[in-house]
Amino acid sequence: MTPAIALTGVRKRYDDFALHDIDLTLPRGQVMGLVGVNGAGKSSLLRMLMGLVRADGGEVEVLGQRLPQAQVAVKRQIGYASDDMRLYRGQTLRWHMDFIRSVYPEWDEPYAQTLLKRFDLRPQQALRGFSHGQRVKALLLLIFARHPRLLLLDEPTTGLDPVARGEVLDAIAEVLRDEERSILFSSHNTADIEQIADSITFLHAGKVIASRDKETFLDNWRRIVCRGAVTDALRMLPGMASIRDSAPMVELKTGAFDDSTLPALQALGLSVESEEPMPLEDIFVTTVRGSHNA
Ligand SMILES: Nc1ncnc2c1ncn2[C@@H]1O[C@H](COP(=O)(O)OP(=O)(O)OP(=O)(O)O)[C@@H](O)[C@H]1O
Repeated sequence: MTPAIALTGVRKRYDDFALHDIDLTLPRGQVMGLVGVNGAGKSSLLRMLMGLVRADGGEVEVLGQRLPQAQVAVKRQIGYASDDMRLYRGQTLRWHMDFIRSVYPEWDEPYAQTLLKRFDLRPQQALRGFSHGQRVKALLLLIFARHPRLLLLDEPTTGLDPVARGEVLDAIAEVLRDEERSILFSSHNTADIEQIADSITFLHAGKVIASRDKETFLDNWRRIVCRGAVTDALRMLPGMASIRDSAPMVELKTGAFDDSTLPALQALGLSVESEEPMPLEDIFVTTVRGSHNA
């Protein structure tokens, strides 16, 4: 089966920013979390997949079709949620629902009703009276109820309170029960990504600095506290991403942890006091710092 998204060597240059040689694959039926600091290029990448921005080079394939050639056909199968999508503030949510329903025969009214209840939205209320969280939920309802095959969600949980975030993440997880649907969503919030993503991509300064399935990411990273001295041989160990020397203790962060890591440290005269998995946020920050030093 062709992947939902396949990017090969994709480039885009603006005056003060560029996306560099992006290679990325999202298999169908999976959720990929795109993590990056402000200005990393997340929105630019999503806009490119939606056909709103044209790549300068490389190949962009969405749902098995090349962009920009197949743009019109592909766009109908994508649900895109971002700040770019403006709802009409003077119109009600019901008006928007009827509009989408008239354009998309796939519109699923019973599911829309379920989402209205779940998100606690009033369909007869004009959008101008909605809070930020209600607007985000209204936009997601309008997208989800037409069952797009690919969802591109640009920071769907930013600015939501914890309850609304939970509702939105549950709804995203539910969309995936149908195995044909795929989701690429960007967030600053690594906890959200950790919760629902199958794979994780870190984007920094327009480059993919890491992209792996979530389990591998979390399994490969460890924070290790040892007693002993920092040596060049220690710095050269594979995957060593951070070394903090607080003699006589040393704190290490490695992105290549496996059965050989602890014996290798012992062979260098270090005695391991503790070894623990790292939260995704710490992995992200350590990876970004490592990319600056590379
Ligand atoms: N049309 C454009 N013309 C010129 N520069 C642009 C354009 N679109 C985006 N950029 C630049 O590309 C860079 C990346 O922006 P982008 O919005 O993709 O980042 P982001 O990772 O989504 O950031 P944030 O988390 O703040 O939303 C920024 O420096 C931005 O100014």
